[in-house]
Amino acid sequence: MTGSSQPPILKARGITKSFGGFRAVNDISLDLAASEILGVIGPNGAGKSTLFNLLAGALPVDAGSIHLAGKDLTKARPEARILSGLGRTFQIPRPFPRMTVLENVMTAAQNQLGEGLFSALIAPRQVAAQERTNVVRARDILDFVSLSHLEDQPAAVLSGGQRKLLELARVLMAEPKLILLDEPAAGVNPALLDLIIDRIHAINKLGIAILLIEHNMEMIARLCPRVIVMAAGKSLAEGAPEEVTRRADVIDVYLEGMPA
Ligand SMILES: Nc1ncnc2c1ncn2[C@@H]1O[C@H](COP(=O)(O)OP(=O)(O)OP(=O)(O)O)[C@@H](O)[C@H]1O
Repeated sequence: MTGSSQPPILKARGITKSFGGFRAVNDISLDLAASEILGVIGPNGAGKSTLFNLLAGALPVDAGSIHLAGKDLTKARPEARILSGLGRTFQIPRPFPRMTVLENVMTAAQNQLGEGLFSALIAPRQVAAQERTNVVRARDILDFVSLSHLEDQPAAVLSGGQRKLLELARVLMAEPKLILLDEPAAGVNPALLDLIIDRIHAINKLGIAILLIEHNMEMIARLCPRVIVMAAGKSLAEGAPEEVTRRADVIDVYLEGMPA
């Protein structure tokens, strides 16, 4: 079930992955509507990042299926998933440091006619026109994430929070239907946290679904009407953050990871 009456944009069933004999993700199923932001929480080592790697195609699943907007992506390569509308960000963003902020966003455009020698020779005018369209779009997106003033700066000068915003901009350039956000609050100073939360809300309001891994419970509470709690690869609980975090079994799995 999604948390909305809409049909799911993401439908994952029975996702399972082992490393050697260790089952890191064990029979996880998710339904996510386009209007939703779903949080994925759980202690360190619960399998959250592995789940993202499976959804994004960085790792193959051992079992289960993944559909995005009705299309079976279970065996699709990561690039094909991006083209189908599945975007992702990483815990530690790695922009091209010497390229400008604007160039970094431009590299994420999906319709890059000009990259092949063939199209550059055959259709130089179309390539130039597309380049101009991409620049306009990239600038609009930089404005949306409040980075316009830095468009000519090399990405190396950006702070941790600004790098997260740049990553969001790069993902948006690829026109996603769903974004997997891996710890957008990590390494971000409090001054930028509000802006990042606000922009994630705004992205979701555009009709883009969001799956959010986050340890920062303030961010979870402000963004996610619904969360799933993962523990030891399994889904332990699902519901409103303030409800699931009161459950004794959920408190236990968090405490197990704490020093005595
Ligand atoms: N490539 C791999 N090979 C072997 N074991 C792995 C591999 N990737 C992850 N694991 C193991 O799978 C388990 C789940 O790891 P994962 O990174 O998915 O957890 P997580 O919930 O994202 O944790 P964190 O909150 O610390 O990022 C861990 O025990 C980890 O050591």
